[in-house]
Amino acid sequence: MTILEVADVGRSFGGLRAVSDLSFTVAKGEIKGVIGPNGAGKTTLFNMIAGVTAPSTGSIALDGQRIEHLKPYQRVERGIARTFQNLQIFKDLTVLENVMVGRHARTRCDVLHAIFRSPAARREEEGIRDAAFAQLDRLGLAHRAEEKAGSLSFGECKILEIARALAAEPSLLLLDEPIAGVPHAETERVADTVRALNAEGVTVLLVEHNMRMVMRLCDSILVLNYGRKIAEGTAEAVRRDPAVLQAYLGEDDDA
Ligand SMILES: Nc1ncnc2c1ncn2[C@@H]1O[C@H](COP(=O)(O)OP(=O)(O)OP(=O)(O)O)[C@@H](O)[C@H]1O
Repeated sequence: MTILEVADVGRSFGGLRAVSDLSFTVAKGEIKGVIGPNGAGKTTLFNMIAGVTAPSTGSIALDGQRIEHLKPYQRVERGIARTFQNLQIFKDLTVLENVMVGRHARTRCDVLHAIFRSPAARREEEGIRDAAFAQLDRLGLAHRAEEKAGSLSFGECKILEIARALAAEPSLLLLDEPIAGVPHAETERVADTVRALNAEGVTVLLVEHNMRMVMRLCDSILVLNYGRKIAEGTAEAVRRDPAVLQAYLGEDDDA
């Protein structure tokens, strides 16, 4: 079953075609990776799925419903949550509060309720706290909940970002370079986190430069170059694809 369908999507910036005529699907329950050399269009694609960048052409559907016209928060409501390439952690807030920020995407009370601390708002706040704590527990960070996020290691910050995205209860989780910058000693922990979530039924679409990790983690891989799809398939198939080998000639693999 398809959860995400990207059909003939393109995006230009001035005269530059960052993504061209791109079509692919993400199946429910899979971990799909997007790779490609620098400037291949990976971030632009991610931003179009998350709603930060509008496609110039084509359509994007989640569970069969077109979403390319929706704002980012509306896509979160529909079930898409994301992490960012550069950490978006509030270091002076606690670990728990960082996750609560993500949970607010799913709440009902408006600002007036929150300001006047109405019973409904208080009940909701408790619900947010409990739900956020549950996500930390799920990812093995519950024991750090009350510490300042600034005290976490880099790998733990990456996991915290994933917890925050999960707080919105997504059906599709977009991970923008979840391993990038993580010290070697912590990469397995982050990868195990992604595997465990996927085993619980979360579909994952990730962009990642660490080729070895992509190959080990993903059920299928989409390869972009100059904004176009040059290959798609299992790690085994993609690894041997002549077009992929050609695209990566001279590229540094930081795996
Ligand atoms: N806002 C923008 N304005 C102009 N050009 C842009 C913009 N965003 C991306 N581009 C260009 O579009 C192309 C694709 O960029 P994109 O960032 O999507 O690639 P990428 O595969 O994510 O690269 P990297 O691996 O280096 O992050 C590049 O040539 C880039 O310079």
